[in-house]
Amino acid sequence: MVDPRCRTHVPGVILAGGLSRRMGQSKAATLLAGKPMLDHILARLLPQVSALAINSNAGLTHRDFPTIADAVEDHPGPLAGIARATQFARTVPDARHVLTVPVDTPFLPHNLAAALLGAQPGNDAVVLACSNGRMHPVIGLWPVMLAEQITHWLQNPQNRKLMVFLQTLNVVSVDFADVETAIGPVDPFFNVNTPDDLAQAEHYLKALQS
Ligand SMILES: Nc1nc2c(ncn2[C@@H]2O[C@H](COP(=O)(O)OP(=O)(O)OP(=O)(O)O)[C@@H](O)[C@H]2O)c(=O)[nH]1
Repeated sequence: MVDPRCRTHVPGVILAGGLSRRMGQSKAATLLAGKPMLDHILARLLPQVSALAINSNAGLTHRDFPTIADAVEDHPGPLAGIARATQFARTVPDARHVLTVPVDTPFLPHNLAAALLGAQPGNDAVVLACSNGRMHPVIGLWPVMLAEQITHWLQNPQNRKLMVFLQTLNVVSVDFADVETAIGPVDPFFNVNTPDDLAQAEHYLKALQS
């Protein structure tokens, strides 16, 4: 049985390195129930990880956590953030994997890290979260030993699609159930990309709290 609020030995990185074009403003700074979305993710993730960093390319800084920018300059996509996450994890003693989560999924499970680790990944396996039959390629455990491989892969501008890279790896997935709320089930990886999604998330948050 997994402790629902379990701190693990895995470091985590919040991926906030995208352009937030559909939101029209930084998703990290976008207010959800009066609080920046970054704070919602921090509140969910921090109790689960051994160390934490924020991947951002917008000059974001944080009082308590290091911020790390992509090594590649032209916003090649989330794989660049995952590359930085594996590099960050190499600075954490004994880390074999790093957990990545996007800044726009405010209902992340409290047992995300523990449940992914429950798949007992070897040093070479990627463990991705799955809900409602959909795999979430930016929510998962990445082996630290992939750092060089990802960096090398990104050097070729044709090679930037995360899904294509994943096809070259040993990938395991872990299913997560919907969260039951007063208004019905909510996907724990509900993604806030647009102002409409934000309104929906406000609605879900109220239902979760009621
Ligand atoms: N480091 C890094 N992360 C990225 C990049 N593009 C997207 N991401 C991250 O990947 C996750 C999924 O990104 P999307 O929602 O597809 O893209 P986005 O830039 O956030 O939003 P849109 O511009 O509206 O597509 C988010 O956590 C983003 O911050 C990038 O070029 N570099």
